[in-house]
Amino acid sequence: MSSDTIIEIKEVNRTYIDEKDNTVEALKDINLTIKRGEFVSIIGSSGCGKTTLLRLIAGLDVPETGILTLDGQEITAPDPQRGYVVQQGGLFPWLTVEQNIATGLKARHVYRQNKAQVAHYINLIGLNGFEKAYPHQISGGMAQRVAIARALINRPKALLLDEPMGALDSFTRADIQDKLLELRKENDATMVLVTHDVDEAIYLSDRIVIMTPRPGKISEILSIKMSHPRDRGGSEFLSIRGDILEKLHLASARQELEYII
Ligand SMILES: Nc1ncnc2c1ncn2[C@@H]1O[C@H](COP(=O)(O)OP(=O)(O)OP(=O)(O)O)[C@@H](O)[C@H]1O
Repeated sequence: MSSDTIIEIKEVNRTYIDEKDNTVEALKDINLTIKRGEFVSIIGSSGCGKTTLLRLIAGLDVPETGILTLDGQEITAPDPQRGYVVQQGGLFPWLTVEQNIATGLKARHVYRQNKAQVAHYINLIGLNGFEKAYPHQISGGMAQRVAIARALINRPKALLLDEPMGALDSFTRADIQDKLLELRKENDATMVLVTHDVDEAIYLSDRIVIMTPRPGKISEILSIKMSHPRDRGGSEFLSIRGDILEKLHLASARQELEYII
């Protein structure tokens, strides 16, 4: 393993049995190496195994065969080294913004010596003045920023994001996307994002992993070389978008054909 590598996924397979007793190959022969500090997005149609893959990296599930490692150590259970943020961030409704962010530290019993970090992260996500607000008193976009800060306060080696902007309007989405890029610089964290949004993937990523379903496989990995900030309306951006949409379309057409045959 090169010292550049942080996450290694080797020959990973995961099947489920559905409610009709059919075997679902959620992930088949997945191989992926993620570099330290890299921003990788995973895209693909519904059911292609994106969340299954992210949950395996988080340690919330284990593969049937194959192995996943973080810095050479096998991933077998959740760990604050791998922060995990989901679509509806799962804030504790009975805790304020600052208390929610502090839970990351409290869970590791390091709150007292790191108390000042809470204010630092509130500042970083731009929620000064909302420290004492409860989740029902802030917007969905603010709540997602709190969820991201709660994961980042543990200074995770990797931040795993399962459609954290999925339920937000496009304006708030764009705002959080920029925040993520800032936080990435500040924290040096590797980020792995599951998204349905091709533009979001191009705007943020160093590489985009395209997956196809039945069985869930990696069909292609694209490197995005554009410098930041990326112009969403620029010709290079639009050309990459066209290319990805065509690949997704082709992948799903091929898969439908295999299904019929
Ligand atoms: N716990 C489970 N039990 C049975 N089948 C499951 C389970 N979890 C996932 N699956 C199946 O595995 C496949 C991959 O699911 P997964 O949620 O990883 O896909 P996804 O790409 O994240 O989908 P979406 O974009 O809709 O969230 C799907 O066919 C799904 O129905």
